[in-house]
Amino acid sequence: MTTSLPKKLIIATRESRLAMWQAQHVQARLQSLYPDCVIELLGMTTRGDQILDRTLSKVGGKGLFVKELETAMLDGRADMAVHSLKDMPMDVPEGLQLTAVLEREDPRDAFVSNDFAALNQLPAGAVVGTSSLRRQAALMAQFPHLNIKPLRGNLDTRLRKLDQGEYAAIILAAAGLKRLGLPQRIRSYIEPEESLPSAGQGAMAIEIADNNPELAAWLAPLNDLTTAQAVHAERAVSKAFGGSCQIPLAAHAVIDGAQMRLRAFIALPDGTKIVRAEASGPSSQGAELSAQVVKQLQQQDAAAILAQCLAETAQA
Ligand SMILES: NCc1[nH]cc(CCC(=O)O)c1CC(=O)O
Repeated sequence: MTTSLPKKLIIATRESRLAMWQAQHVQARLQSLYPDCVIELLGMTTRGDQILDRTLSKVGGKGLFVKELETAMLDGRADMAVHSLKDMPMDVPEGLQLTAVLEREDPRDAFVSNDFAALNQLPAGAVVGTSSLRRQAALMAQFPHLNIKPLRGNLDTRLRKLDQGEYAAIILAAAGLKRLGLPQRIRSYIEPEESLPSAGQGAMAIEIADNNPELAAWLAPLNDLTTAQAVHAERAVSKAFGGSCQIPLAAHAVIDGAQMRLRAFIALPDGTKIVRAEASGPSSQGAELSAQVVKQLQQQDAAAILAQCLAETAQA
């Protein structure tokens, strides 16, 4: 390394408690690696945080949570942004790159309720909150008697809506609850067999300008190779189908030793059709495994499901 680290680094972040926790985590990790550098947070409100009355799939999806942060980097107001990888569009805009992917937290979905212990305890007609089409499809396929209702807002808002009695239960990512020190809100974990996680769930990524290889090298120690391999394979599957949250799509890789097992599904939002695919092999061959999974999904007419999903969102 020939260049020295800048004296100051600014991390752009959303201002939700989870986003702040994640940015502070990166700040602390960098501070201990580089004690002489001043590392500051730049909190920002994104369109995704402002629009709370419509489901994400209807207002434009993932990009809503990241655009303001990306503009800050392109304008030179921030050096990097910390994101939940799950919220990152599959195509990173021109001029930017995802650099480090941090070690993954629990990738599972969590069942959260004040009155019930698990999904299979819910009575017919019970109102379950989630705005994720993926969670909705997985739930409706197994528990068609449940009444799935939209649930938006940051984690605290969603928990408050549960506590106010609007829902019998809600489904959240376990990772967010654990990071915020709320693991006691998790009544049970929903295993991948029941609700396969979405690409990148539980992982955080750092985004920087793509003309800054020095900064990328300084951030490289934060990259967790196993997580990076898993999430790259997952995101490749998602990307092959447009990578939006307007379709119920799951892609989840588990790495054990040097072996990766990659699973995915694509579904109709009401869960009446779910096609699944799976591939296993060396974890260094993630691109090949995701190509196999994509091919298996295509052979089961994923294109027709995709077309039907997009037609439904266009109508809604
Ligand atoms: N879509 C919002 C979002 N983005 C990241 C997380 C949780 C943390 C993670 O998956 O890394 C959540 C909340 C949720 O899905 O319950």
